[in-house]
Amino acid sequence: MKQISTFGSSSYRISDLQLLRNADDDTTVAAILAPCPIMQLDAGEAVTESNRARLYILLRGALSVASDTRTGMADGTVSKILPGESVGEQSVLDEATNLSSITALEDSELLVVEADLVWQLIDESNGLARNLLRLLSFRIRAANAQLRRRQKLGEFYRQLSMIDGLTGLYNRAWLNDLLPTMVATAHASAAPLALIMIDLDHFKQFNDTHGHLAGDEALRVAAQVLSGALRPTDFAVRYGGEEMMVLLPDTSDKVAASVAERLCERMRQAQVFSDGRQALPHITASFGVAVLRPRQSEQDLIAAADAALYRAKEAGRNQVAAEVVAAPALPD
Ligand SMILES: Nc1nc2c(ncn2[C@@H]2O[C@H](COP(=O)(O)OP(=O)(O)OP(=O)(O)O)[C@@H](O)[C@H]2O)c(=O)[nH]1
Repeated sequence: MKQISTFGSSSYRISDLQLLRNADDDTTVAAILAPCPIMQLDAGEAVTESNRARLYILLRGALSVASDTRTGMADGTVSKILPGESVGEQSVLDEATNLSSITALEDSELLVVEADLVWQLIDESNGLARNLLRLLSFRIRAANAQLRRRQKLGEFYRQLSMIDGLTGLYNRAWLNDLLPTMVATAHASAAPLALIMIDLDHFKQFNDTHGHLAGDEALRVAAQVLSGALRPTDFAVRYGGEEMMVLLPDTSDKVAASVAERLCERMRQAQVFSDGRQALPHITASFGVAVLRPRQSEQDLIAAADAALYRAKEAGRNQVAAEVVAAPALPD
């Protein structure tokens, strides 16, 4: 980067500089800018001392500005600066280090204005102050829009990470995230929360007989049975392997048991490969139903549904069992 002239001795005009367009008093502004150096940069060359709080106004060529490279927070955002546009206003106003790296994209000429001269220009020219405010407001809006886009993208990936890839049901991460809140809400509102634990029957044998891919298809079919039979306020989760779970907010034990019976019946009727390929034997599942009791934690609720599921398996599978609630002790 080498100095080739000053603004005063060059053929550039105030009207070439975006920030100074419509400056009220061109002669005063021109006098302040006159000694400012014009530097030449070859394509690919970086601005030296670009960390200093200075204003750089591009007169010819093109620059790339990579943000936040000095903090290690660079997120890959690179802006292209065209003739008339400037870089470094914010560091001048903050009296802070410029955090961006500035590089010439092609052979370029650059007007360098030191911070004290920028302040002098602001004092002398309302037009410049207005332009500066407009520019900063534009940059804030652009930064906010980018932030919103990133937040949306982040939320999208967060949601995606909570879905089981095979079945499309919510996964364990979702459960760990949401069940404590659902339990706390149910306790706070004294509304019942029911949980049905579901486990496919003899699934190892199904896999061994028909192959793992058929097993995967059976899991998908089972998941469709669950999600197709629930209210929009209910949630179906793949708890792990061939174990699934349904959460029913605002649902009593009686209603939860009848939902489980309905799911059990539909599971019996579901066909694996109903699309013309050879249909496989029907799958069945066992169901354990539990309802959140006062002062129970989410682990207690899962354990209660698990115990009921175990009893359904013990009783011969392909059926529903509800938790056994101890009767309150009779007074002496
Ligand atoms: N195809 C497939 N199989 C799975 C998947 N996850 C778990 N399994 C299989 O599910 C089977 C579960 O077997 P077990 O826990 O012995 O239970 P089961 O054979 O269903 O017997 P019961 O539950 O007692 O009726 C294992 O063979 C696992 O390999 C999966 O994502 N795809």
